[in-house]
Amino acid sequence: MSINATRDDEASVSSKGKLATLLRLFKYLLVYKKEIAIVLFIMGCIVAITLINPLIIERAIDVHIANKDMNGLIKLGVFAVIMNIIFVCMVKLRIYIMSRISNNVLLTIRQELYEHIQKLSFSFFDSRPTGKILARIIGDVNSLKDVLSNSVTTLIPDFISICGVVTIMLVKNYKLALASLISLPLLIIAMWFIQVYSHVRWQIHRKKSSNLNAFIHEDLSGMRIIQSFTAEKETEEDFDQLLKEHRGSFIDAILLNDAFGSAIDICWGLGTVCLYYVGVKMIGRESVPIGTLLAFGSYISMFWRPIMNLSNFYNQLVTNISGAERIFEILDTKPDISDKEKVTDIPEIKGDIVFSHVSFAYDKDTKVLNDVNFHIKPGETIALVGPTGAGKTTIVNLISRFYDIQEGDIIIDGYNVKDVTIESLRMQMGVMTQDNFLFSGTVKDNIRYGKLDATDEEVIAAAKAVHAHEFIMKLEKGYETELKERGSGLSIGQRQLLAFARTMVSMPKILILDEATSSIDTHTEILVQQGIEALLKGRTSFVIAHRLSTIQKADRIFVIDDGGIKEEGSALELLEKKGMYYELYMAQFKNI
Ligand SMILES: Nc1ncnc2c1ncn2[C@@H]1O[C@H](COP(=O)(O)OP(=O)(O)OP(=O)(O)O)[C@@H](O)[C@H]1O
Repeated sequence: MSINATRDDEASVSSKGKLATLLRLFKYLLVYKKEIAIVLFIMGCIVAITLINPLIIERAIDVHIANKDMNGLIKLGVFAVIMNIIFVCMVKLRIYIMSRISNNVLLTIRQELYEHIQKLSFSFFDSRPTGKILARIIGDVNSLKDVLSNSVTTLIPDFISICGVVTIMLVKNYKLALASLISLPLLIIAMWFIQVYSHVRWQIHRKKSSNLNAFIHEDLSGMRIIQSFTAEKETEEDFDQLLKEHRGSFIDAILLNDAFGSAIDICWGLGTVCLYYVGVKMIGRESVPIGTLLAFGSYISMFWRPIMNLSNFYNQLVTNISGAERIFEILDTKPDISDKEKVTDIPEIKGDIVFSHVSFAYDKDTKVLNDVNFHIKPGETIALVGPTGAGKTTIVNLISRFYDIQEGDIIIDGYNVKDVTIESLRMQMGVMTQDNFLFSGTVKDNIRYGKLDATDEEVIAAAKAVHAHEFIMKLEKGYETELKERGSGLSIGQRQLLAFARTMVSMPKILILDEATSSIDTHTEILVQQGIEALLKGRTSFVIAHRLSTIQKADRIFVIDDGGIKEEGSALELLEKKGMYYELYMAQFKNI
């Protein structure tokens, strides 16, 4: 998967065709067949009333006024008023039902998108900024709202309405009808040309919106860094640049949108001129009553108004179809890591782990691990040390199968990790990464995240085990204290202790601690070490630590460098060996 940076435009979505995208989108509406049938019935009534109105005027002029029949005129007036009251009620009801349907469809699409994104592999999230994913879930889905509701309220009724008007016009006077519709072919040609360019411009605009979104998301997340480095001016300049690109792409696209409206206005005007030109001539030569010509005046608007609606709808389609394409692109993205067919759950893990000739690269060209081999016995604590970027985190990520290896095998308790369900594997792993991400919610909710059905007692026991209980009890509402986003109201050490408790409550069979204790003060670190030691008993665990003081009790230390294990042994053995570990150790402790 290629990497897309915040300010770079995303690659164009390979479209299977606008029609295919549309059909796929409209499939979501099929769930609401009954409601749509009601809306169509209502629309039928609305169209019928609209078509009757000119006939009422024609009758009023040519029959009742011409014959001075006041009684008939009043009755016709009352009939017209009742019809139009029904009309207004029907319109309101239609809007209500349609907005319910379209909002429900948006909800379904958003849920599908969210559920699907949750299943995607790390490589998907590595490939694009979070803000761009957010843009698809929020902005692109929102953009479909009008398309969905108008597809029912505009497409079908306006099409029927046009057919109805054309039929009435042809039946009443085919010459006047043809004069009114003379400019239609011109419109069709103009629209086709405009949409080709318009679609491309709206695609570009969506990408620019996405860039802006990603930038704002990144900027807000990193606001503390921006302010502490007084980089506000630079980020403002970047923001202005992205805003300009966003505005420019919008203006480019909207200019063509306006061309749609202008094309219709011109054709409508042409049709009206032709109608009256031919009509006035015919009043003199042929017996065309004045009421009929006036009725045609109404019919011509009734013909061009739905055409206007349809072209607005078409315009909306062209504008928003790129949003639908972007949504379906994500829905069609297959997770790189997924269960093979007919895999079984891995039974309760004992913790025997084998790496056999494992090679791995994030992107094909650069191998991060090259022919790595090791065997870890159940209950062993392994420390991984080595220079930054050596591949320590990569090794532990592979154990949880966050990425698939290109060569070799990873075997846990005799099971190849590719031959068991991902869920059963990860459920038995406790991973504590460098990023102690906390969610909004109470302290208790955050700890319970490790085991969703944990009782209060289990939550407290886990917190006590990692010595988080003491500081939690000092918080305003103890375990019920609401945390701010990412736990920003807590110190870094406190956040780490909570993340520890969260990992502990899950009682993992394999524990992975990635730089887990690096931010805790020495006193807290001693407490945490004691807690961990108690909990690690009988569990296979991996500890990645730059501070070598934290891993002295590990059963074995692997020194990782240059894509492989360069040294292996207990702390004492490695010190005696006077190799890489000795050098790292001396570098850290010579200044103490
Ligand atoms: N998601 C990723 N996509 C592409 N390359 C990556 C990714 N994660 C890590 N790398 C690269 O893989 C190599 C190993 O990274 P890794 O995070 O495993 O190192 P590490 O030993 O844990 O480093 P540190 O001690 O600094 O955490 C590095 O060169 C890094 O740039």
